[in-house]
Amino acid sequence: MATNIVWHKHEINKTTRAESLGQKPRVLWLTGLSGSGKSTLANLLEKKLHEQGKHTYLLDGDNVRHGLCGDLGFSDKDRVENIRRISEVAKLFVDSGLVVLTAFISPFQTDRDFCRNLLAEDEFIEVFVDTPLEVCEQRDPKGLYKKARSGEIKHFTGIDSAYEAPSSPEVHLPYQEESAEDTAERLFNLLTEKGLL
Ligand SMILES: Nc1ncnc2c1ncn2[C@@H]1O[C@H](COP(=O)(O)OS(=O)(=O)O)[C@@H](OP(=O)(O)O)[C@H]1O
Ligand SMILES: Nc1ncnc2c1ncn2[C@@H]1O[C@H](COP(=O)(O)OP(=O)(O)O)[C@@H](O)[C@H]1O
Repeated sequence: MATNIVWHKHEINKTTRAESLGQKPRVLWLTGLSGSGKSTLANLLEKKLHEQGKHTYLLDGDNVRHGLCGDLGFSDKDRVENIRRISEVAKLFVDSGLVVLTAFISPFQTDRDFCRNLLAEDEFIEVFVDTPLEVCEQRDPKGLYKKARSGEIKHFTGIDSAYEAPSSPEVHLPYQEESAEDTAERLFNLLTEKGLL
């Protein structure tokens, strides 16, 4: 733990940066099982926001685990540390004025709340991509459920590692059999109706 450190207050801050970008910075935090559609939907949503002239950044589970969190595995302890680091990065990006999208399983409510509590009240938008395990397992885009069922992968979310569904997300996206583009449109409309974009 570092001691004797003092916070510097800079004249160019979140407010001035957000004003010059002409947008309200925030985090759209997608949570759900592996294969629920987080990455696909976050990517499509970011494209829509980009087309609207929004300045965005997408933090994605697999990508972040190649670098910033490359030293972490999938024990509960490592998942907590994974989400802690990502939350701090998301906070910095919000401070820089961006609309941040995140696509992490983020299985624990306390960790999602950790990020919520780092930010101002209306800056954290929890989106529950509520795709049932059976559908995720059927999709199995990376073949990981098959490996988890055969015991090749241990501590796999939904199989032998817990997933705590959000208790009161800002947006609940229930599963419907439709294309990813249609689901992204549904998500975009829900966020718009609720005045969250
Ligand atoms: N044991 C285990 N459990 C869950 N997921 C696993 C595991 N091993 C590897 N993977 C792959 O890692 C991706 C999840 O990383 P996350 O950083 O989102 O996980 S977490 O939020 O820390 O729980 C996850 O990506 P998504 O499928 O995009 O969710 C998997 O591809
Ligand atoms: N309606 C839908 N919404 C999102 N993904 C869908 C949908 N229908 C099929 N898929 C497919 O399901 C898979 C979801 O994988 P992915 O986006 O990587 O999920 P996650 O990031 O949650 O693990 C992709 O292969 C995607 O094409």
